[in-house]
Amino acid sequence: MRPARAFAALPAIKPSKNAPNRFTTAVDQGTTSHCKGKAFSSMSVSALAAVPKKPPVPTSKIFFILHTCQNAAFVLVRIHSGYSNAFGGTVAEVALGSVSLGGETTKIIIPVSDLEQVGQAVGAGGDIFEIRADLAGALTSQLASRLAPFGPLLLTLRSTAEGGACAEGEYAGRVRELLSLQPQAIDVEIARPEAAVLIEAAHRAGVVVFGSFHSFSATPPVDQVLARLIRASEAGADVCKIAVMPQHAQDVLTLLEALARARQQIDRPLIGIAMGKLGQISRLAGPQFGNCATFATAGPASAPGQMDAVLVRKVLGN
Ligand SMILES: O=C1C[C@@](O)(C(=O)O)C[C@@H](O)[C@@H]1O
Repeated sequence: MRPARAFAALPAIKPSKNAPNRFTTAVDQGTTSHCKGKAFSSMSVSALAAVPKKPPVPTSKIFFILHTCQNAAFVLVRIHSGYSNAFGGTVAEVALGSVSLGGETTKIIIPVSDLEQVGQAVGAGGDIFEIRADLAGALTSQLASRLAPFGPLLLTLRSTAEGGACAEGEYAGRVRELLSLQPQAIDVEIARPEAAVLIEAAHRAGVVVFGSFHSFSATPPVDQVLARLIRASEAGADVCKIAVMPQHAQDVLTLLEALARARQQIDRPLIGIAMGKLGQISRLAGPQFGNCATFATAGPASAPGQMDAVLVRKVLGN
């Protein structure tokens, strides 16, 4: 069993060691001036003066050549730095107590919805425990106090519209109640009209927000998956999450492609899941594809395709 962790009160968002795009900018600038230097040194005044019989090269032509050289080098370096940056956008790490999301390892989140599951979840060594409040109902606060000594808590209320058991009209009020349990993190469904006020309320309470989207019927096209993650980040979510249901292998690739592209555009930790057996590979994709965490089971699964937490940890090598 992994050692128990203290229950830290407030989460904090740590600035990244590497600021976004700084690498690209530095390389671009470096090469641009390198190109400029080379061009000027190969065009000395004496060299031009050594051919007096030819008509002098017009200044505008010289500038045109210099400009072309500079642009060509600039484009080459953009291509080169694109390779270097593949899957390598930088992320501002988010701390849930002592657990940091967005670094080099994918953290394991174990969903729990009844008291019997507590021992299993702790024994399996989850990094974070998710209490599915829509399934746990009145047991939620008891579960929170039992699990709190063993790791940070993510409280989630999944609405019926997104595959859970919480009635639409109760969603906002119950999310506010969950905040009073002082978890490290809370899930907010970004598609809900109350999302903005709930995110603000969570931040005021010092709680990290997982902004989420779920589709249990299909996988939207790449651009739409990407747009949803961007929308979560623009809405102020600290961690942006999407779970889709693949119908065939291409849908799993769609999810992974969107995730890899999101990694280039969003400077926050991401979670992308293709649910069901078909999508299981996405749950093991790890930080290389931008996944900061994966949901895995100790006892009953909270969504199709979740795998055993101990097995997942072995595969991820955490
Ligand atoms: O958002 C998610 C992801 C999830 O749906 C999954 O597919 O593992 C499981 C849910 O409990 C959790 O809230």
